[in-house]
Amino acid sequence: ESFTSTTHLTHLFNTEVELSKQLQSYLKVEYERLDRIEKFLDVIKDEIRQAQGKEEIYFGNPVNAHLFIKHLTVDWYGIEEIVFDDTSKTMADNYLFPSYEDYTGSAVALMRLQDTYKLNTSEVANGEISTNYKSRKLSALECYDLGRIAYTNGDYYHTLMWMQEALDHLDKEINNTSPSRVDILDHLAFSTSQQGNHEHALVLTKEILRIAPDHVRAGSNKIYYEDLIQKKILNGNSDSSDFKSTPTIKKMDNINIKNQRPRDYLDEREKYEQLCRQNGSSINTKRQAKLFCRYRHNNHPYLILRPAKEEQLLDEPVIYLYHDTVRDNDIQVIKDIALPRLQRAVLRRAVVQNPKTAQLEPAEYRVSKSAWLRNEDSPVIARLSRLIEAVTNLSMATAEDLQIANYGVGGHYEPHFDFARKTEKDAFSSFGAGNRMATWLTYLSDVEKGGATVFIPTGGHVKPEKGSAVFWYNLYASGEGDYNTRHAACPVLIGNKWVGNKWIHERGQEFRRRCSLDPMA
Ligand SMILES: O=C(O)CCC(=O)C(=O)O
Ligand SMILES: [Fe+2]
Repeated sequence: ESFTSTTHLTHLFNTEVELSKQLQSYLKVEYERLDRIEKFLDVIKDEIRQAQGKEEIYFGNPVNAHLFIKHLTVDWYGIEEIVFDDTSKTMADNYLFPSYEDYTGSAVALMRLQDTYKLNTSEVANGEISTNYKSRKLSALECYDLGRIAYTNGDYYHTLMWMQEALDHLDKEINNTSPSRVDILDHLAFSTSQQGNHEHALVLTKEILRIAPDHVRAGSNKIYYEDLIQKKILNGNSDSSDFKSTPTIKKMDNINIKNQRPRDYLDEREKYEQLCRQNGSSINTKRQAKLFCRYRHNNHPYLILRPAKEEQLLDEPVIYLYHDTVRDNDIQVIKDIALPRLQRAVLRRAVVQNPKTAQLEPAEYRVSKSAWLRNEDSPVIARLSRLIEAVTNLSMATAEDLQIANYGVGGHYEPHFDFARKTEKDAFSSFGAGNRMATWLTYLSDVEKGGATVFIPTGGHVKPEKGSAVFWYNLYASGEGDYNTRHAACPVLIGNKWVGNKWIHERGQEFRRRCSLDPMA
């Protein structure tokens, strides 16, 4: 028998040694694979534990909303690839997952909130933006990933903020999933040089070379930055003027670091965001003195026993706030009808021209989901129409259906008019009832932070209050549009915002609101 030959057994023994090595490395890879799955499972189990039963509060924090979407997209893509059995296929076939665009979109929304409400990156990253709607502290990798999204979008302003934050977190954590210091520094150096900080870029590049002396790109960048700095000294300091006038200055190694937000397509951005940050309208005492409250019944049977609580909020344009117009129970009925329709709705995206570059770029000028509700859908909706008619004295016969809009975190609607301009001839032709004469906007939720309705030209600021409604005329009695009605829905910082819009058209109002020949009356 050949197997009894000692020589042969010795030879076979080598096979066993090799087998042991192979199995060992197979096991190692397998353990690593299982370890990754287990770590991911721990993260999402923790998320479930935190959110379950209080989803509204949990997802009302933009950081939680972003991390959640991240788990179901990029993090899950990584796991999906290493789950061998049918689990991943079954999941993909039977469940709805968010898309990669949802992931980057939620990051962009987070950065928009940072800008609008002037939040420090560290406040956001350390879970300090709300005490009621808590979020945890982000890891260095999570900060780095946010920086990467900004970087990929060519947004060096936010790249700088988030890569700096990643670096700060890296110093405080010992973790085998941390990003490498060199990678962070590399992104930081590039983006800070793009913002015109060549001295800062040089300091960071030298730091890369200290850690990794053979880093090729850093080696050539060092020469490049030194050269730029030398030229700048020779030519006298000249600053790039592509930025807004108020710079963000940070000090580092005695270098002033500029990180200025680039201008975008919206000229009124600064005024708009300023109004969003305010607590109330910016009107002086003289204007304030003209405003008053009253009970309004218009001798209308609907209002005799329960007059509307009317508060004039603004003089120009005249805006009224009506308190307690819809009960909580009725609001729930409205939301229940709207919800399935909202789930099918898609987020709108628009393309606008950047005045600086003349380039068309995507602008998420309106981030909300909306659905239409007809009077026939529920007695609650029909009752709301009757209330509006009684309070405003306007005919609801030609009004549009009730539009329900739901804004999640970061959801907003940038400055716009509700009426159609002369150049938009066909805007509301399908209604056959003329232009949008007036707007009745009902708030169907409170909002913890942000989400105000602001009137940009004259400084109006309305804080959403569940059940209250605002009303204003978009057109003068002459039919001319009132440009002072330009308004916006500020981004929701914390919470969830629901509104119901009722647009009242010109036709049918001939005897209720008389025309005038004076274009401004
Ligand atoms: O949601 C808001 O506060 C304003 C909404 C609005 O202006 C609109 O839908 O036209
Ligand atoms: Fe509007």
